Amino acid sequence: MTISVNIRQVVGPEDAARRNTQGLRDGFVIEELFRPGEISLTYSHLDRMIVGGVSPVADALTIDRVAETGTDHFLDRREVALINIGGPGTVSVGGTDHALGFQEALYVGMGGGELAFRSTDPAKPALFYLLSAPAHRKCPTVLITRDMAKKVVLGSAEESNARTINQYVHPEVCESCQLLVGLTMFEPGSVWNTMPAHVHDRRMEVYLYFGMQETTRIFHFMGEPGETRHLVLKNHEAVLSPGWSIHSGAGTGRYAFIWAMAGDNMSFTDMDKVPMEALR
Ligand SMILES: O=C[C@H](O)[C@@H](O)CC(=O)C(=O)O
Ligand SMILES: [Zn+2]
Repeated sequence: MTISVNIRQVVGPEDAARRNTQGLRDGFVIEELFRPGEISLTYSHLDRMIVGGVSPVADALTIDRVAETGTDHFLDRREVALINIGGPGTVSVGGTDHALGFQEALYVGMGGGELAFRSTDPAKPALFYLLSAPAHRKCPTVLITRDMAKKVVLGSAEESNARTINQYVHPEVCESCQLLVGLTMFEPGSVWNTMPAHVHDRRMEVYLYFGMQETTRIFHFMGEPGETRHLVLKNHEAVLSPGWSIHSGAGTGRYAFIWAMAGDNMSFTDMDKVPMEALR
């Protein structure tokens, strides 16, 4: 089977606070996103975001119909963003090819048709990270290069969080219905993301950690600000963040991450900052 779909029901804050490590992982962590020759989708009931990994090797992989959406074609009522974090590859949208290099993204609007994924060189497979949310109108398909992403420089070396947020799917770069997607990169030695922490109840968020050594670990913090928990994540693991949860992490070594949101608005700066004194 080349395509698998996992359903994730919603976990509320009281339930999350009582879960042990495995229970928290079952609710929020997405493991083994990139299996060679396979498409792995997680359908989260948080804003119905679908989070996926597509790893073509010698043969093309296609997404046309996903039974769980209940539509004839995957993109009939959905939009999708794809970021390649592997070797060079091609995404064909309704028969039109788009070449995607490392850290290049493709936004595909509602009604885009069948998606076909290929690796240019099976010895250096492409790794397509996929995010899809329900859409209400058709926006144009856009290839987003690293240069096109809007850059926001944040943090400082003193606070170990000097980083650049690259906004790929953002109203100033590319139209979309719900999706906001970007990639955060760090200055050497800076390991903290998203601290001071924030919440945004009107948008869910999902992080994919990547660019890590085999033994590097992220200590990712989640939970209500007064009831935090941590998850230990390795390279290529993703974590779902409900609107009530903080989403912040520190790495034991170099890493980058892709964040993506869906929900009521697309205002990146609309977040409720959590005062340090409120964290427990
Ligand atoms: O709502 C916004 C998201 O949590 C991320 O963009 C935060 C982030 O990339 C960072 O601070 O490093
Ligand atoms: Zn956030």
